[in-house]
Amino acid sequence: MISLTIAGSDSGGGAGIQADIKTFQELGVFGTTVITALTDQNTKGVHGVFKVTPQFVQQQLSSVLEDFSIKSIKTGMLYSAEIIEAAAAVLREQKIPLVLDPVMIAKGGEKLLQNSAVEALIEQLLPLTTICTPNIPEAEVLTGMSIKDSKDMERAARSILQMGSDWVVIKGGHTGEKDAVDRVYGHDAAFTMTTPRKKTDHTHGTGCTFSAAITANIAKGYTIPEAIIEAKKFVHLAISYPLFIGSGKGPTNHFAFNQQKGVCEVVVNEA
Ligand SMILES: Nc1ncnc2c1ncn2[C@@H]1O[C@H](COP(=O)(O)OP(=O)(O)OP(=O)(O)O)[C@@H](O)[C@H]1O
Ligand SMILES: Cc1ncc(CO)c(N)n1
Repeated sequence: MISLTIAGSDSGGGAGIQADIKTFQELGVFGTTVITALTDQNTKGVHGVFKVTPQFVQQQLSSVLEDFSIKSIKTGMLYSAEIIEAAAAVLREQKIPLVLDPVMIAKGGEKLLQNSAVEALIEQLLPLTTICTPNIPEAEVLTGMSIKDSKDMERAARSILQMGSDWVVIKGGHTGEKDAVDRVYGHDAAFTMTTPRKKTDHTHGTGCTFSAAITANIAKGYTIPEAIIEAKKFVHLAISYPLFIGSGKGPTNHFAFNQQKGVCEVVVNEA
């Protein structure tokens, strides 16, 4: 099984390309990568961004796709409209399932997607997307809606389905709720996934890890709902057993899922 991530490098190893290939590896999937930007980053923040040219992003993508039988693709930090256009031009010619993690802002507040790139993301990538995984601020930017409660989350998800994604997961990492509740919507399905919210500062790269686990699970042949629920277990265990490295907001623990033999209770309810 081979998957591909199109994303930015996190020199600190907790998010971006590094989180993705660690997650793929832990789930038994061979990871290939198309790097869109290098970030000078650690647990204290993003200190610089060095972008790759759109043409070189396209070259990497073409090289990977012409040689490997890629079973699933995810996108993370895409940075600019030009990079999105270059990637979309190649992806449009494929029918490989695509997980779009609409990464916009790092936890420290630094921009990982230029404002001018949001329209390209919506127009060029969402119509090609199998599963879009926004957190609440990202869902607000994609839809122009303000999200305050679960009704707003459903409305925003339905709007993103209309933009062309087959499934939408609105992640609950940023709500004030007692539990970490993610809401999943397809055209004919809706369910919630709940785990207890952990009191921890070690949440750097949670979104990347979650979307990478979905991508790996799709490569392994899981159905879309199974791939999403199993990914929630992966990220919950990664948050539950922190590594305590770095002096800022530490990374999640990509070893935890296998160390705990995947044992994690996720409560799934119809929405
Ligand atoms: N403190 C927590 N305890 C348990 N689960 C959490 C916690 N924080 C986030 N999660 C879960 O982690 C996953 C990722 O959600 P989150 O909203 O944090 O993504 P994100 O903001 O895109 O992350 P990042 O941008 O840092 O990569 C979701 O399944 C969410 O419910
Ligand atoms: C490279 C990169 N991608 C995504 C994120 C979001 O967690 C980050 N901090 N850095």
